[in-house]
Amino acid sequence: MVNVGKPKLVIAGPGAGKTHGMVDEIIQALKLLERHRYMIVVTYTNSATKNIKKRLGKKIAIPPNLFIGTIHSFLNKFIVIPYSSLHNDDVNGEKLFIQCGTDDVLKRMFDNSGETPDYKAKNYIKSRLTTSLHKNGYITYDQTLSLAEKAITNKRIKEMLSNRIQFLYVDEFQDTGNKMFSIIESLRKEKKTIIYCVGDPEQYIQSFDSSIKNFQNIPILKASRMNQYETELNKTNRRSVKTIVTFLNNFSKRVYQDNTFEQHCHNEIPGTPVKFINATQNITSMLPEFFARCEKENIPHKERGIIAKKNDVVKKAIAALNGNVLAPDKSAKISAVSEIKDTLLSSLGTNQSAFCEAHGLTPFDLRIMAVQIIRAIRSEMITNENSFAIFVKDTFGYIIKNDIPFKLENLRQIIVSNTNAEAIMVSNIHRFKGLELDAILAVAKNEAELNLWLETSTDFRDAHSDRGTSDYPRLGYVAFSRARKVLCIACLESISDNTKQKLNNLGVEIDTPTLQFPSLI
Ligand SMILES: Nc1ncnc2c1ncn2[C@@H]1O[C@H](COP(=O)(O)OP(=O)(O)OP(=O)(O)O)[C@@H](O)[C@H]1O
Repeated sequence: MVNVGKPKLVIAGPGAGKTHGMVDEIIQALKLLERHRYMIVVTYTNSATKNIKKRLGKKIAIPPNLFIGTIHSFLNKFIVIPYSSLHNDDVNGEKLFIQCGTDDVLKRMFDNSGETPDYKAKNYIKSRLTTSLHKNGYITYDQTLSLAEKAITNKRIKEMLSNRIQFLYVDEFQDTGNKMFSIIESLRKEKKTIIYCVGDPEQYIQSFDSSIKNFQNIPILKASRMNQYETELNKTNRRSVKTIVTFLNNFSKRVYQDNTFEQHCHNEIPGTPVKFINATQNITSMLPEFFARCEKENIPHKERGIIAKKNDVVKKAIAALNGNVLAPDKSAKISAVSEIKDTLLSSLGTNQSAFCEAHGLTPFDLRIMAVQIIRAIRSEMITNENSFAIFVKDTFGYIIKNDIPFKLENLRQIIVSNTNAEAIMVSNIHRFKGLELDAILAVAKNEAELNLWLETSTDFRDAHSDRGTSDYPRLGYVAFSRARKVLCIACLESISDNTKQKLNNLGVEIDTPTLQFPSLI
């Protein structure tokens, strides 16, 4: 085994084609992958995992020693399961993974007992609880990271792991916390693993992990300052037109080892100016202007999106569009039939295979039932949870046992959005991360939020961590950078002259009053 070079750290802004570039790197590197070693691709969400698998699957046959998964699935498979009990009698050999945090388990304990112990007592109980869970083999979500980090401090484990992993790719590296970073660092120091990390610090919108007190200390920025990493800046934006790229550059000018980050527009399309829609009563009043811009650019409804930080603003947008909306990761692809089928099964307290076996039915019969239910919802024979239960009993002869775990209104919306071609995307900013649309309307809840989004000073943006509320200026950047052709901004509160001036300075077009006195000069 030869020593490997420095890890590569690619810092790239929105629309740079980070995932695209990483997939190309992976395909090249696969030619060098030894059969007895692994290539690991770590992502932060299941949808990112699916996306990479899909892109790779189109180009190559995925070999068995290529692992693509979330950080937790990687750590569980490669460290927690094989190694966390080695040299550690306190962790049971058999592992049972619980999809919740230790604090959730603790909360439930206290809620049930009706007591609220003080901070010290709580921490003591937490550490006892964690020990007891580990002894019984239970691993909570947060413990995956802690156990993996602890295991890898052992020299022998570190060696075994680095012998096993030939390549490590980390997507969305800005979301890597200190624990995962210390694992990456251990692998780097062993010099047997080729490491490639890619991310955009300006798109860091997670809550601060308690060990990161200052934005400058997020691992991606720490690594960019370390000589041990070869940092490369990718300054291309392949997504957005020039006006939007120029606007975005107001917020992302960070200096990396004497190199200032500033994107250039790859497609060279000039585009229309970013627009502030000066309507504050409600979202309905913002729509005509936004839609007029979209019409002018021939942007179809499915390429239009409204995004906001707060879910109550998202709800207002859904109401303004009469529920005729698509959600980013799910509803666009949600099949109404599958949703109804799942709802029926869960309200009968069963699952597909048990249900089909018990009633001598095939999955196809179940689909037919779902279609009948959809028709009944459309014809308003089913209007609420009660009429749902009555319909199921009268039509199929099944008695709903459980409290029905759904809101019929949600199902109705899914059915409507599946049939209506005019639906547009509505989402909160977190869910829309990594996605793009031709036209975006970003709505701030109030002037303070808008001002945060428009803040251009890097020092202020970095200092504003606001752990309690996670109201980061960077949320605005993530929202603005989703747009390909049209970007509109609005605020649900009227804005002061100062804020108008700020928008003006950023080159944003603002409505001028329609009635103006002619100039006397
Ligand atoms: N090499 C390429 N050639 C052509 N198109 C590309 C290339 N790389 C990316 N694109 C296109 O550019 C757009 C942005 O790419 P992508 O979404 O991968 O960027 P990203 O860096 O992951 O952005 P973000 O951080 O904002 O999520 C997409 O429409 C993608 O298809």
